[in-house]
Amino acid sequence: MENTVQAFVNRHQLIKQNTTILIGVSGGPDSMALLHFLWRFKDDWNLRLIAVSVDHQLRGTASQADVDYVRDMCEKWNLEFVSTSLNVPAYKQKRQLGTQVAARELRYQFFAEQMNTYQADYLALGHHGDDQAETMLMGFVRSASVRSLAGMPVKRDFASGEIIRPLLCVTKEMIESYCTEHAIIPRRDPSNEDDKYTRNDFRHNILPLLKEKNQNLHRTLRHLSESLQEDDTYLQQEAIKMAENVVTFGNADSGLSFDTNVFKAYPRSLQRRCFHLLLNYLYGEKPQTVSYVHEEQFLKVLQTDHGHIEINFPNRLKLVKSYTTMSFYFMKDYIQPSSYHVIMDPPEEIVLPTGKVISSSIISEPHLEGGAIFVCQREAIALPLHIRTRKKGDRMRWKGLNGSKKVKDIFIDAKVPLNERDIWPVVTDNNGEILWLPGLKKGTPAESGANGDYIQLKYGMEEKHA
Ligand SMILES: Nc1ncnc2c1ncn2[C@@H]1O[C@H](COP(=O)(O)OP(=O)(O)OP(=O)(O)O)[C@@H](O)[C@H]1O
Repeated sequence: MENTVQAFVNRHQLIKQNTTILIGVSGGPDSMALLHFLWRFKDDWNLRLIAVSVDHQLRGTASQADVDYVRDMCEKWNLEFVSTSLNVPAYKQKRQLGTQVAARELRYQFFAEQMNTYQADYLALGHHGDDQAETMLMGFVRSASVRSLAGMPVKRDFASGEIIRPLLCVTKEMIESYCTEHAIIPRRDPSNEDDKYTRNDFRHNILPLLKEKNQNLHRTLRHLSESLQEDDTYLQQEAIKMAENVVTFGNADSGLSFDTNVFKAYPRSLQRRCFHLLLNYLYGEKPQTVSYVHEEQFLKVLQTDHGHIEINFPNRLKLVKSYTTMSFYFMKDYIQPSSYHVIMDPPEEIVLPTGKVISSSIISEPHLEGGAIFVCQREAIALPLHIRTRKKGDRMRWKGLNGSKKVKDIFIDAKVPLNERDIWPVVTDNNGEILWLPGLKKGTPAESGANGDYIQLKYGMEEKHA
C-alpha cells in the first residue's frame, strides 16, 4: 500500500512539504491507516499533523470510546489531537435531515472551523477506492449529472486549504492488510454493515457482482473518475466564461437575463452547465433540487420561436422567455407555483410540475382507447405540442359541438375543484388549438384524409421501476 499511495500523492501533488495537515480520524481502519501512513512520513516531509476526531452521539458510549481510542493512539505516536462531541440527534431533528446527512454537515462544519483555527493547508480523509466505486455507482444510478458520476475529487478547496484523499488509489482489502501488518487494531462501526443504508447496499450487493465482470473495476473506475473530473474542471471554466460574456446579472430582486440567440451560439454542453451556474447564483445559500426535467425544459424553451413562455422553478423562481430575451427572477408575491408551459416533440415523455406524466409516441395504427389516452392523425395538427395550464378565454372544439365551449365551463361541468383547475394540463398544437384536457375532454382535429402516422398521448403517474 505505501508505494501505491506515495506514487498517487506525487502524481496528484497532493501534499507539499512544510505544511499543516488535519486528519479526520474516526478510529476505523481507513482513517487509522491514513493516520499511520502520514505519521511515518511526518519527519521526511516536515509536516505538522493534527488528528481530529468527532463523536456524533449516535452510538451511546461506543462513539465516545472510538474518540478515546484515537486519542490514545495519538499519544502513543506523539501526535497532536483535537476532538469534539456533536449533538447530531438534535440537529437532525431541528433541520429535518437524515442521520447520515446531519452527521456529515455537522462534522464538516467542525472540520472547517478547525482548518481555520490552525490555518491548516489540508484536511486528509480516509476515503478509499471501494468508497469511490460505490459513490460513482450511486451517482450513476441515482443522478443525471456528469459530476456525480465522476465521484469524489482527489482534492478540492475547503476552508483555509484543501480536502485531500490520499487513499483513493487503494482498496479496502489493501487497507485491512496494512492495519494487520502494522498491528493496528481499529474500531469497528456496526452501522457500516447495515444494508438499510444505500451505500452499504451498493457495497455488499452490487459491487461484488460488478467485480465478477471486471476484476480491475477499481482501476477502471479510478481512471474514469479522474478523466471525468479533468473534463469537468475544464468545461466548468468555459461555462463560467460563457456566463460572464452572455448574462446580465441584476441584484437579488431583478434576477438575471440574456439574449437567447447569443446563448444558443455556444455548444449544448456549455449551455447546460451555464444553466446550472445561473441557478447556483440565483439560489445561493438555499440550493434547491432542480432535476434534469427542468434542464430539458429550459433547453427546449431556448429553442422555441414561441413569443412568450413562462416556467416555474422551485422556491418562487420564474423563467420567462419573451421573444429573444430570457430572464430568471424571483416572484415577490408568492402564489403556489401552478402555471407551467412546456413543449413536447413526440415521441417524448414529460414529467409535469404536478408529478404527473404525459408521454407521446408516433404509431402507425391507432389501437388504444380510454380516458387517459388521446390519438390523432399527425398530419392533422401542427407540431410541436404545447402542454400548459389554462389561460383566460381558453375555448375548445370537438365533433358534434356547435361552435366551441369555454374550458372554464368544461371544468365546472366535470366538477373539477378550483385548485385543480389551475394545474390541469391543457394540450394544444403549435397553432394553439386545444386538443385534449386529459381525463376530461378530447378535441377532434380535422381529419387530414392522408394515411399517415398517428400521435398517441398518454397521461398518468410516473412509472416507478422496482
Ligand atoms: N467521526 C469522525 N471523526 C473524524 N473523521 C471522520 C469521522 N467520520 C468520518 N471521518 C472521516 O471521513 C472519512 C470517510 O468517512 P466514512 O464514514 O465514509 O468512512 P468510515 O467508515 O468512517 O472510515 P473509517 O474506516 O476511517 O472509519 C473517514 O475515513 C475519516 O477520514
